[in-house]
Amino acid sequence: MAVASGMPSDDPEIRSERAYLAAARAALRRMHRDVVSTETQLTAAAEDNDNYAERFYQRLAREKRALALTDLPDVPLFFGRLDLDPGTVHPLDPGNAARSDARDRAPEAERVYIGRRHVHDGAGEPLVIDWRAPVSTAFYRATRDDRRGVRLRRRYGFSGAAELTAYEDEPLTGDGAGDAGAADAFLAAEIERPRSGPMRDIVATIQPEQDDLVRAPLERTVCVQGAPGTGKTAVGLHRVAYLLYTERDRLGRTGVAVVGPNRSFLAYIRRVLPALGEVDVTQTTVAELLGRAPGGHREDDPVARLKGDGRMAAVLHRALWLHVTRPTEGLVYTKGSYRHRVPDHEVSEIVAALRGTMRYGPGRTAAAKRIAHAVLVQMERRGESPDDRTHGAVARSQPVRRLLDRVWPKVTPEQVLFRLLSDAGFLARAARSDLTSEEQALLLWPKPARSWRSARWSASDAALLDELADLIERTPSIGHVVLDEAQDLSPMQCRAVGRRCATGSMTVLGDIAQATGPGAVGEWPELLRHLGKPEARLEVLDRGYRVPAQIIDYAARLLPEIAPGLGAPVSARRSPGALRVTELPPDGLPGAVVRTCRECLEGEGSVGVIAADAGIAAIHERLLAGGLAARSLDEDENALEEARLVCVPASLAKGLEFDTVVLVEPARIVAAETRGLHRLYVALTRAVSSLHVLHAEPLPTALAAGP
Ligand SMILES: Nc1ncnc2c1ncn2[C@@H]1O[C@H](COP(=O)(O)OP(=O)(O)OP(=O)(O)O)[C@@H](O)[C@H]1O
Repeated sequence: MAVASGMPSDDPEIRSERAYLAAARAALRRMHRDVVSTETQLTAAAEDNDNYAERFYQRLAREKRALALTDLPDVPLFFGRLDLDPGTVHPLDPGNAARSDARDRAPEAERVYIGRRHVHDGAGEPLVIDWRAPVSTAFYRATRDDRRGVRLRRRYGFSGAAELTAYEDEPLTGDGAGDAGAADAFLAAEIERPRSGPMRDIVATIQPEQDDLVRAPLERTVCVQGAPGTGKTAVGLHRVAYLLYTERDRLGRTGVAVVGPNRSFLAYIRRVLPALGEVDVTQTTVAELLGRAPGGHREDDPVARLKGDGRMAAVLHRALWLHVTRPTEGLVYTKGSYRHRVPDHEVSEIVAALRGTMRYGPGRTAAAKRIAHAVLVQMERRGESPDDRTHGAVARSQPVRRLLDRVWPKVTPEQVLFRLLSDAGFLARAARSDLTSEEQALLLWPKPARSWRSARWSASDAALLDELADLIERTPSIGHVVLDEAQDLSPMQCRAVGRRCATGSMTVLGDIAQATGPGAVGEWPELLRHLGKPEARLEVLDRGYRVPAQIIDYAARLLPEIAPGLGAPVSARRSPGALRVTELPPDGLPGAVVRTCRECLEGEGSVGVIAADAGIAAIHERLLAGGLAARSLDEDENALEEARLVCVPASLAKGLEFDTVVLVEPARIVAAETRGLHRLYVALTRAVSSLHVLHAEPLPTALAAGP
């Protein structure tokens, strides 16, 4: 059966399927109208109503429901159909079965259409079943050996405007029926559909090994090691949608976040969840999640690596608690003509008993209460009967606050870190034997700012500040975090992300071979330990969907050097002429880049020009001068959405993909940073159809032997 290849529109089967699609669309419009029209109008009078807040949240919830029911004109409403054995969905009424048998007619197969959301007709009968519903699992998992009640699986092909143009049947019963190759052809057609704009969902073609991860229960933290293009990001996003469907109440209260490496990556994936009907998921970067935007200070790799090291946790812990000191004098609390005294040794005992038993901030509050209690005991001895109000007033009184400012001072994370990075003596006391003297020297700022207020913090400082903030006050935890490109995080960044779902679970996605962060952990068990999820199950995805075999084999030549423990990925497809490597004289390179891009633009789909960060602006200018409408991701995170030809600095290429990639001067990418070969591996694995490598300088040894 043809695959999405425009069957004649007078084909009766196509006509009937189109009519069904039109009916489903009309039903969705009606569902949307119903939600909108039942909206409670908030009038001025309602402002005074006690229930205002409640009604406000009801309206918000309704608006979200309405948004989720909006028909996206370019997204097909269903993508598959299952014809099932009778009784698979609705249990057979024995009476009916007997009657139909009596009429000597086999009971009719049940039929369900599978789509991105549930659609029902006016009487509540389902027209389209959500892909996340239990009955839809068979669409992804049924095989001839394990039919799960499926007689026939039908997949649909659509035009760019979501018009149904074709279908392909895969019968799972009968002799010789079922063309296994048809499913693969369908998958290949889906992958090779030219890209324009941001990432698409893969809901019509989720593969069994991916489905297993998507539908893993919420309680389980899943960690996926996957070669480039094996669908990790896709799996993570579909898992969010699945969990929100099955655990909406729980996650609605506790929240879900998708954490990606940078803004351009988030811009690239931002359409997937809305297309799956989920409009309410936080998508953020690690820096944003920490809520402390780095102040633009860049530091050398060895410093960043040390600041990211897990040993810093103990150093910070000590640095904070060094602020709690032994009292040299006690408390004198005057009330009327009486002076109540709490001697220094008693304050000392109170502080010692609390120190380290709870977080720093609540510890100070508890110390104030206990000191106040000691004052109240004296009041009682004098025959007074102080109550809770007196207790609170004493705890908040100036003498108690002054005493605590000396022995348990209020501090901010910035004050503590500033002191640690600018005061060698203090650092030595906090570091003890955890850091060598050379390491301590490396940590100290060569020219400290005048005060913590004017300090400029780096990205690795942000994780240290976050650690301190959590030692002072507990960080709230959310229900589930999907952490993409996790391989790049330092131990301290892992701790920062992990504490945000300390009581929730995670989906951790990444590829050790693509680890480019200077302090990257380098192996999963340790990384999971730093995330606080040592029990997570490690799963491996090695079937690559994005990159054709010729390209992945070429890139995999770097693996023995960059990730010796990892097996080579296997590509799900080959693509003729996928790889071209061209050596040029140095003065011929810029012209060749323009010519190659022009040639690529004659074909379909997106074109990404990837080069070392330092060279990307010059390439961009050259392309513009050559009359090509190129945009640079460096300057503009929406470039992917709005242009076919995009210049990509190598440091922003991670997670992205293009139909064609023009990779310029690999040696420069390698030379630009400590983990340059890892960065090159990332850049080499971004192409869906073809990769053109253009170089004047020698290629890294592993690639030099030719394609
Ligand atoms: N089952 C599938 N059906 C169709 N397309 C798929 C499927 N799985 C993955 N893809 C496609 O393969 C490409 C790569 O997917 P994705 O970006 O999720 O991979 P990744 O493992 O996160 O890659 P990287 O490690 O490079 O970030 C995407 O275009 C995605 O849509």
